[in-house]
Amino acid sequence: MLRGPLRFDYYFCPVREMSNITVCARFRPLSSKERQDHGDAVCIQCVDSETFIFKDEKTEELTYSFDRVFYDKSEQTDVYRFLAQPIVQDALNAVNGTIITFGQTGAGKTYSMEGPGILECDAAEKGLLPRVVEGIFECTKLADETSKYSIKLSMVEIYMEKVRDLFDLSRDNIQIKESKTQGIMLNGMTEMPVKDPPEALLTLSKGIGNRAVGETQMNVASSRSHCIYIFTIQQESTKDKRARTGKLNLVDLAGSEKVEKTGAEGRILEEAKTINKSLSALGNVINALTCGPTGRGNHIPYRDSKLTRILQDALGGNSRTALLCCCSPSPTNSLETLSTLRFGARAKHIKASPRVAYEDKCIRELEVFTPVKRELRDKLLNELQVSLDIEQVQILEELFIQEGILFDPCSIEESELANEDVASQTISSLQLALEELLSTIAELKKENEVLMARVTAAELHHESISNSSLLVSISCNLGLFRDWLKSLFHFSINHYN
Ligand SMILES: Nc1ncnc2c1ncn2[C@@H]1O[C@H](COP(=O)(O)OP(=O)(O)OP(=O)(O)O)[C@@H](O)[C@H]1O
Repeated sequence: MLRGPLRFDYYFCPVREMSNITVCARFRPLSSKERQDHGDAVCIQCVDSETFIFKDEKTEELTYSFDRVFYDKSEQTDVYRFLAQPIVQDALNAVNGTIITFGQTGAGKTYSMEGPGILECDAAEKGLLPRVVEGIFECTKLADETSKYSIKLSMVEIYMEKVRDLFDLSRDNIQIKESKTQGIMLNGMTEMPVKDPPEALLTLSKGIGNRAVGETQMNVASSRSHCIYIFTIQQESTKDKRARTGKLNLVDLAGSEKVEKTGAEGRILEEAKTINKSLSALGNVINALTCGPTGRGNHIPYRDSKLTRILQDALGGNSRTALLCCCSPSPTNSLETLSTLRFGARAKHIKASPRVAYEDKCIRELEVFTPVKRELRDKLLNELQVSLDIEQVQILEELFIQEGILFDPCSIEESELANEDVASQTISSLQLALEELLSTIAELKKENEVLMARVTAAELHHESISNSSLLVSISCNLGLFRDWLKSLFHFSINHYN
């Protein structure tokens, strides 16, 4: 018997009007080091629960407003109720959700996400993760009798641009796939079924124990990876046998850091560079989503890093998303705080319109498998089955697919996606090249103006002329390059979409 590809049909149904993602800021209490440096001084002044004023030595007063601001006395439960609880409730109704903590190293991301420890800690200090676990199981208890829930947990980290399964360290390079129906998926990651909160927390604590953590000057237990906790919540209706699945991702990002300030060197320095690179890719995606032209022509560089690729659904629309910008209130870290606040303010403009995915379970073959090829494949394999046992036939089938003798319907999608990856990365590098050329031309223009002003001296006159002609030639080439780039860009976008 051949493998019949299991296929789910999905019906997407929009659940709400386009809304912006929820963005909150959180200021942790001053650390003892910050008190040593600047006493009780802080660079923020509370206006109300949504607005505050930022002020440091170098900048004018800046007023920031977010959906909610949590100051140093805020409780963990306040953060959960405002930021996470509505997303948990939606996830139980099959609406995907993502909660992200973002900010400088040592700003309180892991504290907000986990609390001081997920297994044992003061009830008031419990972080989002244990509260989300409790919230999910509470909601399943309250659901009506016709709904049956099953919960699975996964945990991965992105360490040095590789996705590692924190429940199975042998899977240290998980591939990211995109399915037209299910969106972004992590291929072969472990999914642990859990039946109650104690079991879920124990499972999560094992994964947390496997995370890459190191000591920096800013934080004794600094996360050196981006960590993603994934809750897959499947709801089956006993009435009409329909199944719906909601995915809830909790993302504890590694902290951005200025390497000269954190004293990073060796491995810690390499980690910091990779972390900063992926965070700047995240910034570029948010810029493209919020500043670029709308419509198909706008290239969003999701494929420039593993982080942005995994967060593609969360940022690109099909998820209810909340971002917690964690900050230090101290003047010691005012530059980093300002950059976190700017990031949050930009992310606030991202629009989201999550959908519910209904699955009608049915098994059928994919249309892409043409009838002639299917017939040929069936004939060959049926003949083999007469003389071989079923396992050997399956092995042969795998081998034929690998050798390109048989035709794997899934591989079409895979190769299309690989092409899209290349196209997307090419567009990103061309855009970068164009920006660099534009900045070179601006510099040359400036230089030329200076030379023109000093044109009275004969030798300078000569220098200016040669610079002018260089400029003319670069401008000319740039014009051609731009036209070529434009057509390539439009070709890629059309092909890619
Ligand atoms: N709201 C808070 N209340 C009390 N202590 C806090 C709070 N936020 C953070 N802290 C403390 O500050 C320190 C650094 O916090 P945390 O480890 O959460 O930072 P981080 O942003 O996750 O850093 P990294 O990116 O380096 O992992 C910890 O000792 C933590 O307990």
